[in-house]
Amino acid sequence: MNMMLASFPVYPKPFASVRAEFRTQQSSFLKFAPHSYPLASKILVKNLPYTTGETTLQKEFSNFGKIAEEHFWPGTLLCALWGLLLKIMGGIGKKRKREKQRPTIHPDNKYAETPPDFAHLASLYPSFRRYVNYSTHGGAARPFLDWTDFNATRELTRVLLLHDHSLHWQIPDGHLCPTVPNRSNYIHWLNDLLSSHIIPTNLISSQQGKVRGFDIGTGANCIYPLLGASLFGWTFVGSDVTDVAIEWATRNVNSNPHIAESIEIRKVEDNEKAPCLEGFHDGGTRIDICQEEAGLNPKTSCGGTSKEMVCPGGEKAFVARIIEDSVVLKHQFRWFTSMVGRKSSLKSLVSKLWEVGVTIVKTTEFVQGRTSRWGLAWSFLPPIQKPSISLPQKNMSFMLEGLPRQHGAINVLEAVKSYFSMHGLSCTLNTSAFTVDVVASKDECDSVLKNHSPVINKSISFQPTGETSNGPRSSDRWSLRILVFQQIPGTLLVKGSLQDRSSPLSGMFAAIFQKLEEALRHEFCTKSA
Ligand SMILES: C[S@@+](CC[C@H](N)C(=O)[O-])C[C@H]1O[C@@H](n2cnc3c(N)ncnc32)[C@H](O)[C@@H]1O
Repeated sequence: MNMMLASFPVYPKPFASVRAEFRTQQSSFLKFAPHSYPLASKILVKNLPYTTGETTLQKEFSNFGKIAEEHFWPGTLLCALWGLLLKIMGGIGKKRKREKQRPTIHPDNKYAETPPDFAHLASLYPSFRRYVNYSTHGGAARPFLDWTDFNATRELTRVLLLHDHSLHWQIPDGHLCPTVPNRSNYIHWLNDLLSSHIIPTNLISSQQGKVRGFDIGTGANCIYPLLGASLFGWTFVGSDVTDVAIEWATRNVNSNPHIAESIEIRKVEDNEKAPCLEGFHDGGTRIDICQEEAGLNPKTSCGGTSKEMVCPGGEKAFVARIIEDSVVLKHQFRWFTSMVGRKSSLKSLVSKLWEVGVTIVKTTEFVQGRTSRWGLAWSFLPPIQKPSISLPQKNMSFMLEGLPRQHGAINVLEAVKSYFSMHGLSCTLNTSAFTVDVVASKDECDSVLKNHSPVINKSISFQPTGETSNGPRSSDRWSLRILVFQQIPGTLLVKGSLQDRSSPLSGMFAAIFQKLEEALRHEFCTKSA
């Protein structure tokens, strides 16, 4: 293990801002999982449809996961009775459909088929017995836990780790208590990414077949190294900034001699003042974030100190810093991963990733109960050419709402044309088809992406249908069609379609389309507000 570490650079300073680091050696793999969650790569979902078939116990168990996740990442119309009823029924129908379609647990997860049997665990572990209650609802006595009791959830995690994984584990009062099924899901997802060989294993020099993970922000619970080492035999460095996390993580490692050699716990400096990236600041103060993301839900029972739960700048800033760090370490790791609590953050982060030059981005959704979280994985290494996996998104869209009536689709199309023309891109406006066709070279795309000020230059005059402005066309050009539709007065849909997804520049599409969205919102929505 020391030899492996020696092959790593000394971490540059920004790395201290990273919370959870993960590296494999078979390839290189990074994981940032401040608070992770079940998920399955989209590819795997395709191959292996997950089934749920929930029993009462499973429901309760998934509720446990939900409570845990909520703890970290936070989120009228008067109508006729008949309409309301239809709505409710529609909602139920949709929910059922959603429940059926959405994957809930990784198929390799120990609890995929059989949820924990509380009664059985209570019979085996007297310390757990006191937390198991029985409801006589519907005849048979059903065991259940009081999820609002921290001691009960902590004891459940303890006995599950012991019973199902032969792991001895403990955490101090009030510290974040992980749920075993959802942390296992994350670990299985990491394993899926590694086994998929999307990024070839020979691109990172390593000891053959060995996986080395860096868990940034391993916490007192040290859950990822413990599970990764025991389930897959991976080796880890688990880092943290607090003394208490280091002390308890070390204790948890040493309590498990069979894997203790595989895990090194390392204290790192807290680089709390690391600046948030421009455009990724949530605009909140530290206090806002405390309230937002660590605000304690009285229903929760999974503990968590402010050090464990709070990141200045919110999750977008946190993951954006990780992305910056990953640029520095791009050739040392096969994969970088992180958990994202909000879909809106995911969108910006994916754009950010393409901007910094990643070669692949994988996202996936983790569903537990009614809560969704997203897994984000990226790499800078060349992926094996599998177009169906690595091609970027072809279509993107957004709505412009609340526009004054005098601003119709043509005005927005003109603004689109002005925006791209301003950066030297070649644009063709077709007023009868309500489209602007845009063609760009790499330099022109870079010019769009580097422009921080979302201002549309009105001095560029409107050109009639079919007329093309600007620019030589090079062979590595990228082309995009923008369509604008009026939905209702004051609301326009702007849609972007990538014309050739195999172009080497097509990875920039998402980032450029997002820049356009910012510019149009700035031009039309702030003025109308
Ligand atoms: C939410 S806890 C996660 C614990 C565990 N990984 C889990 O999923 O349950 C986040 C941990 O990250 C640590 N942390 C915060 N900033 C860090 C940094 N810059 N580098 C390493 N660890 C950090 C905190 O002290 C805390 O223990």
